Amino acid sequence: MSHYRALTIAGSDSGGGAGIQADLKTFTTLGVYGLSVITSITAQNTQGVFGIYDVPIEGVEKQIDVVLSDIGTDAIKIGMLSSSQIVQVVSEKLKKYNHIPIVVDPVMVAKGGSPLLTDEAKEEIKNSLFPLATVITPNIPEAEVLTGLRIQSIEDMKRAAEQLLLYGPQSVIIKGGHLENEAVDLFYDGEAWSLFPAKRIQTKNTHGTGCTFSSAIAAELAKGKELKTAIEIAKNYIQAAIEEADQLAIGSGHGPTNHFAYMRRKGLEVWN
Ligand SMILES: Nc1ncnc2c1ncn2[C@@H]1O[C@H](COP(=O)(O)OP(=O)(O)OP(=O)(O)O)[C@@H](O)[C@H]1O
Ligand SMILES: Cc1ncc(COP(=O)(O)O)c(N)n1
Repeated sequence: MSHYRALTIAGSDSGGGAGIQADLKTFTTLGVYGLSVITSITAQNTQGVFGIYDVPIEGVEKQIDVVLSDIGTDAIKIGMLSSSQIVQVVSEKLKKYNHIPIVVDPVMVAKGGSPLLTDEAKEEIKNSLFPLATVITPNIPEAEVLTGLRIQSIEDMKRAAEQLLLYGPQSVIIKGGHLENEAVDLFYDGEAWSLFPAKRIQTKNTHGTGCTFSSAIAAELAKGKELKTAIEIAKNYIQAAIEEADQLAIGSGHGPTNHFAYMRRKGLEVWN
């Protein structure tokens, strides 16, 4: 039997903390063979985003075609798609693959505040990409932009999730990393609500938390796990990675989370 595969369609973060690099690290740690389609190259470090260079549309299209026609994948994670043309081409290509689980992380801004997609692309994501998604994973500011609602409580998250579901995804998880107290995430599939609570960790090193969380869900779906089990594992993964983030001490700004943490908790020997 061949290995489980997961594909990330996202932007490159030269600093290695978010985007494609975070996704591939997560896939590897969770034992899944990682594939990548790069949509945009960011010149980025822990201090911020210093340049964004989109891959030409034909390049995005060609990467998807060659990877899926030869290797195939068991799950797809979608991250930064910076322009509406890129969103259009990715949605068009993926219509053929709607039997594969698709996790859509509607990445809009980097932690430091730099925009990672245009306003036009936000509409396109809602209209073309959400209807293909098994689950969408907005953070609170993203859910606010997508719904026009103000979100300050679990009740607000519930109302936003109901509205997001109307855009066509099979389910929604609103991430609570930006809430004041607990880092509680809310899942809704049109039938039942589930809360995924976690203790908030005080650290400045949270670069790439959303990318890591959504790719962990994709990795577990690739292995055939049920969606809520995949979310539970992803939540444990990101919690461990944030808890041990300060031990990495990479860069002088908002550093990355620590993927070695999950490996260590699984009994693997790692260097730090
Ligand atoms: N300080 C924290 N302590 C514990 N969990 C956190 C913290 N910050 C984020 N999380 C968790 O990490 C996951 C990602 O959430 P977050 O809201 O940070 O996503 P995001 O803003 O899209 O991330 P990013 O844009 O940095 O990639 C969620 O499960 C969230 O609850
Ligand atoms: C290429 C890329 N994709 C996604 C993010 C969001 O992650 P964060 O909000 O942690 O900066 C990023 N900064 N860069």
